[in-house]
Amino acid sequence: MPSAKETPTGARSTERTPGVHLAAMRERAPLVQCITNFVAMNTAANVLLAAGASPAMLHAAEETLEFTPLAQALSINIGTPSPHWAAGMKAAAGAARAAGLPWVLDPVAVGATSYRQALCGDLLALEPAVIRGNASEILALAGAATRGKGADSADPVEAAEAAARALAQRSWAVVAVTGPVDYVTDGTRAWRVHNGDPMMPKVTALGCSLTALVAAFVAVEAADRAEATVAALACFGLAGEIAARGASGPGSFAVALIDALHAMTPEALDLGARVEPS
Ligand SMILES: Nc1ncnc2c1ncn2[C@@H]1O[C@H](COP(=O)(O)OP(=O)(O)OP(=O)(O)O)[C@@H](O)[C@H]1O
Ligand SMILES: Cc1ncsc1CCO
Ligand SMILES: [Mg+2]
Repeated sequence: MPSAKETPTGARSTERTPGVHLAAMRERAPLVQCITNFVAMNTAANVLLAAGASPAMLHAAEETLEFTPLAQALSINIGTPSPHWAAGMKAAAGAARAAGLPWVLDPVAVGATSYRQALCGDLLALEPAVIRGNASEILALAGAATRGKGADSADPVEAAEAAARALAQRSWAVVAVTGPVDYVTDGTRAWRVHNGDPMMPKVTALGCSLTALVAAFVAVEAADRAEATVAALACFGLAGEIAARGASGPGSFAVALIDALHAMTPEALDLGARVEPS
């Protein structure tokens, strides 16, 4: 990372910059299967296309065993769950695991209902490579107390850091907690990503779309998925900063964010990424 020349232990970093990860993702244009909610489906597909990946929104268990092994990564967001969709999520995660594909879990509002908790419990057993949620969601998924009730966070990111580390150690997944400053950990190492803009939580489904973008970045980075996750968060947050400069409100901001992702270059990302080891 450009602003992280030292590892948390002080050793010289051999990390690849966020721009290198973006270039690798663009080069491969990974096919990312997304099972996401009704709110996010269009935005998530456009975010992936703008960034340089190839989205496919498939959710039926009846076809996922055939399709998932053809993808390079899978993103599962439980935002608007129902039994048929839940069956598709479990079948797809199982197919990804069997095929050795990384998959990313977005546990939307997991603390809100026992149905969501049970679904996330089943999905966690299928070994996601990355878990991305807001602070309330990561707290709830880790079994800690949270003030969150719906899809929006009611807890600060810092309050979820210990839960994120514990969840990462328990699940072997990289855990990303997003908010004003994002926190990423693999249970041993950790980073803070300072990119982003306060307009981002004013547009629905941006977190859901970020989860799909994380899947695109980890699709092409088997060796260090935490580093790829950090790169995806920096890229998305920086695009938000650029978009905010010309936006007059959440509506024009949402459009400008897609444009900023499309225009993002590896060089601009390396200049603008604000990442620090924690
Ligand atoms: N106050 C803020 N300032 C700057 N960036 C923010 C802020 N809040 C969120 N973000 C950024 O917005 C993006 C989405 O994160 P957020 O935590 O809002 O997801 P979420 O709650 O899951 O969203 P949703 O469920 O609506 O999709 C991340 O890139 C994050 O860094
Ligand atoms: C608002 C909302 N409700 C269920 S999913 C979703 C999108 C943001 O998580
Ligand atoms: Mg969310």
